[in-house]
Amino acid sequence: MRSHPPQDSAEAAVQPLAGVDATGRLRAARRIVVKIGSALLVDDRTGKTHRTWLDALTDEVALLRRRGQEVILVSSGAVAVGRRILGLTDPHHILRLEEKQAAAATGQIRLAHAWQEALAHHDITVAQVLMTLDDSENRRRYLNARKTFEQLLSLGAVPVVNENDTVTTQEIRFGDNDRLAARVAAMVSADALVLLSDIDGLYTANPRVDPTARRLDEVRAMTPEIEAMAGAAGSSMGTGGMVTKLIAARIAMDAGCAMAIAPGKGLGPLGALEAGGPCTWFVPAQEPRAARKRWIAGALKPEGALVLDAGAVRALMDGKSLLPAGVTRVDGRFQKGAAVRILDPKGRRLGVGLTNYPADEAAKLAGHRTGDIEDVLGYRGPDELVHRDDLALT
Ligand SMILES: Nc1ncnc2c1ncn2[C@@H]1O[C@H](COP(=O)(O)OP(=O)(O)O)[C@@H](O)[C@H]1O
Ligand SMILES: N[C@@H](CCC(=O)OP(=O)(O)O)C(=O)O
Repeated sequence: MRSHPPQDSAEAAVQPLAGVDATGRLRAARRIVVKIGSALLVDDRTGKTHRTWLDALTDEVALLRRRGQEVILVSSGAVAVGRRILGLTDPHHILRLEEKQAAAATGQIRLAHAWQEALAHHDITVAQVLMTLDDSENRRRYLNARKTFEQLLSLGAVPVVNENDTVTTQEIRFGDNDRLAARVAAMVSADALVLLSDIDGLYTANPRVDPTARRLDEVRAMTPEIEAMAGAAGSSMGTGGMVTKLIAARIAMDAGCAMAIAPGKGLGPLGALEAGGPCTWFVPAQEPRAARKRWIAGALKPEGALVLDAGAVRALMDGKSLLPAGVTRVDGRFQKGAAVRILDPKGRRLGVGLTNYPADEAAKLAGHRTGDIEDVLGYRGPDELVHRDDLALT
């Protein structure tokens, strides 16, 4: 999947973030997810987006892109914009779920338009991605969403993500975009996630309640002591407070992604972060690629096996993807996206990989050249049976 040339060159230029100091982290990241809370983007009184702020942020996004960095935006604000338009204006009225969903449906279209307009000044194409919790938990949908993000980024677009509020129900909705942003960051193996907030980081206690609370510059492990510091949201528009930000931090760190909670209110918040402004960085022990391989090797139960010929074994050892031509046998019943054991010609285990094809199609493709895929299956699927990013060799 990581075949896009600009990305490969960016890849070569960056170093693992764990060893980089705080001021260098954003600059060193090749793929960055930035989450923008409603309170930053939407005026509490008018329900309109803050135009100057949005323009300043998109200037920064354009700068990151010029440097060869890839950016995904996770933008809240649909409910805050939409409730005004629908006349649900009483700030003390707590919206019922269906009112929120109606507000989101109305606001999302304006929100997407605001991003589109602001990024168009830099000739950047915007792509709207609306997701549910399901999409990040069901393996097949997860892999499909991951591929869509890869495709959008490789074509130079900036995905603008929000929860698909109109179809989610109370039980299954993320309900806060902190976690959604972390799931997206993990899904695309981002190196950095920035949560732009109304607060400049994690404090030892909620600073709005405890004036002696002190901000932490860096967190390297999510301990019970750290988790105990989190309190509820401080603003009327914010939904998550620090609790959801720490859940997000755990998801990001497990995926090898560094996460910052940084103040977003001023103009140019990403530049301020890069210049060493106040924030809290959550630093993972390993980089995204290693974290993903550990997840594939350890967390998933293989549902079948692919037996390779000697040439394919050599190709995998050289870090290449597994093409159908190198497969001599397919065992088991599995779906697209399943984990399968990768075996050498003598049946010895080489590792585990996520397959791009279900068992019946993989069996039909075994031994065929990539150019034959369309003739064999009747549609044009991926060239690789297992992509190298989805292979964990032992
Ligand atoms: N330990 C803590 N450190 C910092 N802020 C905290 C803490 N506990 C609770 N909070 C509250 O969380 C708020 C940030 O959450 P929220 O308003 O949901 O943010 P946003 O809308 O910017 O995503 C802060 O303004 C603060 O009132
Ligand atoms: N999906 C919702 C956002 C929910 C949310 O997380 O809001 P916030 O705490 O302001 O980031 C919306 O667009 O209104």
